[in-house]
Amino acid sequence: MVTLSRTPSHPHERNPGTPFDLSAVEGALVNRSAIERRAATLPTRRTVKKEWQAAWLLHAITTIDLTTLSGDDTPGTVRRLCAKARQPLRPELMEALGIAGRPIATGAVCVYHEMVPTAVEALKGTGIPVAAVSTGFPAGLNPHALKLKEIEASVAAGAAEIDIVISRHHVLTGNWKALYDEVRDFREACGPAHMKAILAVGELGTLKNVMRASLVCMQAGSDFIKTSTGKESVNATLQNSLVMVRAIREFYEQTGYKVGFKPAGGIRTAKQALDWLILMKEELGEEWMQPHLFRIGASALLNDIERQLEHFAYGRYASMQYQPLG
Ligand SMILES: O=C[C@H](O)COP(=O)(O)O
Repeated sequence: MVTLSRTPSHPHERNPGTPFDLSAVEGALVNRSAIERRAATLPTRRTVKKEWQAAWLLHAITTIDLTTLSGDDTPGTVRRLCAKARQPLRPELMEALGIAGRPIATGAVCVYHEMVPTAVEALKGTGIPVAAVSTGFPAGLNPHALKLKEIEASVAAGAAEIDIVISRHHVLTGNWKALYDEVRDFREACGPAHMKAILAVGELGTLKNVMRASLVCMQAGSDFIKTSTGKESVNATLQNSLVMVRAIREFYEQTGYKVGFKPAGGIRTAKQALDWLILMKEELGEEWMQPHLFRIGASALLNDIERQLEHFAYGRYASMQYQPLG
């Protein structure tokens, strides 16, 4: 597992007086049909089979922000999730895969603020960070001052990563400066915690808006940009992800700073996890496949990865009694 450490190299921290570069945002363009074509062919760019597939799936586990964001979450369900994060695969399966004793854990556990202390306690000593969704997740329509307090409370409770949601209306009205100011305030409130900015791409209207919002959030100091809350009707797709990783590449070329990427929402199958790993490898290179720069936000993905690894190890799927519920 990787504990993200903040470096002071983000342009926003090196030069706190750096003005907001509106022209870089407004000048950003998206060629929609080229994005559609590329996204459609990405899954076929590489064949990841057998041992390679098993190795990629084991790697995918280390990038999962294992998530529960339900109204009926209880300390009990959060503790069970944390146990799964600490030991994502059954010992017999690890043995059958020839990796008995190898440390493997998910990238983080992601919960609502209320569940942060439970998760922090359950993960004590493991190095697995707790991520808290914040700022009026999922709609992001709470008063600004309350959002800042919510971030501060989660950091004080031990969350090392904060997943903020942006105000979609700033994007839909083209008020880029307001978005920049909002995200900068969030970044400041996060203090030592890593900040992931959730764009809720399914509510931004156009891919051009997705590109522009990505650039604004990165200028304002986001450590990661994340597609979705998982609650919108359209969540992570290869198309909107491609636009975001290209924004990350552009920002890196301009500033030398590496911002991470987190697709989230609706990623439930091992095959999808492989598609997103291929996207990262093809567009940004191997370093961006690592958990310090890549996370998959998912509540159910781990179940299918385990299932596929069982098939690899035993040549058949495990009987239902061994399948995790839910
Ligand atoms: O941030 C993570 C998402 O809320 C998870 O969405 P999901 O339940 O569709 O996997």
